[in-house]
Amino acid sequence: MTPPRVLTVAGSDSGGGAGIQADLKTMLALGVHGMSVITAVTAQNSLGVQGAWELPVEAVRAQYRSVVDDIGVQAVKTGMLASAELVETVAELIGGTDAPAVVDPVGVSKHGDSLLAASALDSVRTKLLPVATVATPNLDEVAQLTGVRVQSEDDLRRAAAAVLAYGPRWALIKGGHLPGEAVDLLTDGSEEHWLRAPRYDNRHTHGTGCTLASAIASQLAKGQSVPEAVAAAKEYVTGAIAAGFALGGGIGPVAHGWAFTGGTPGA
Ligand SMILES: Nc1ncnc2c1ncn2[C@@H]1O[C@H](COP(=O)(O)OP(=O)(O)OP(=O)(O)O)[C@@H](O)[C@H]1O
Ligand SMILES: Cc1ncc(CO)c(N)n1
Repeated sequence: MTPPRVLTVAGSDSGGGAGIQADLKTMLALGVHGMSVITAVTAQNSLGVQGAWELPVEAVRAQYRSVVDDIGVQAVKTGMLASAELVETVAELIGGTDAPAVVDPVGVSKHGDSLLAASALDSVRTKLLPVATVATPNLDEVAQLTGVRVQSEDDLRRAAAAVLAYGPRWALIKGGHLPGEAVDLLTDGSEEHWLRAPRYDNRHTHGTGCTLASAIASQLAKGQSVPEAVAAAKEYVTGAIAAGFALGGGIGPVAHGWAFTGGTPGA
C-alpha cells in the first residue's frame, strides 16, 4: 500500500538535529513518505548557526511543483523560510494546494541565531498565517509576531487569540520555554486542548519544534483530526526529548528513532 505523503518546506540543518533533517526522520518514524523543498542551507551544529544561504525563489517553486504535480501531498509542513520573498512564495504555493498545512513560523534557533529576516515578519502575519491549518509558534515567535509576552500558563490563551486573529484555523502555542511542566495550548477559538508532559532537563532539545510540527503533519496525512494529530505528535516529541543525546559540545538533538530503540536515552 502507498504510504501517506508529507512535504516539508524548510531549511537544511547540517548537524542533522533540526530543519529538513529532523522533518524527514520524524516522517520515517511515523510511517509516512517524507519529501522536501529546501528553502535555505545552514552551516549548523550543536553550538549554533555558523552560516545560512537562501535558495533562489525559482528553485523553491520548481521543487514544490515537482513534488505536488506528480506525487501529490496529503499534508505540508513549513519551517525556516528566511526572507519575505520566500515567505510570500511559499504562502502562495500552499494556499493553492488542497492539503492541510502546518506552519511553524521559525524565527530564531535555540542558540538565538536568526533564521528569518526582520523584514519578513509582516509577510508571515499577513500571507503565511492565513493559509495555515495549524500554526505552531514558540513563545519568542509569539512575541515577535503579536507583541504578546507569555510569562505564565494564563497568558497562553491571550497569545493564542492574538495568533488566531491572523487567520490560521488552529493555533498551537508551545509553552516549552516556560518553567515547570511542558504545557502547550491548542485552540481554534472555540475548543481548547491543553497538552501537558513532564519537562526533561537533559538540554538535548535541538529541533523539538521542527519535530513536533512534522509529527502533526504526518498524523494529519494519515487522516487524523487536528486535536488527535497534535496529541499524538506531542507524545512522539516528548519520547524523543526523553531519549535525546549529547552530540558535539553544545545542545544535542532529540532521538527521532526512540520508538525503535525502546526510548533509551542516546540508544
Ligand atoms: N525540556 C523539555 N521537556 C519536555 N518537553 C519539552 C521540553 N522543551 C520543549 N518541550 C516541548 O517540545 C515541543 C516543542 O516546543 P519548543 O518550545 O521547544 O519549540 P521550538 O522552540 O520551536 O523548538 P526549536 O526551535 O528547537 O525547533 C513542545 O511540545 C514543548 O512543550
Ligand atoms: C534549518 C533550521 N530550521 C529550523 C530550526 C529551528 O530552530 C533550526 N535550528 N534550523
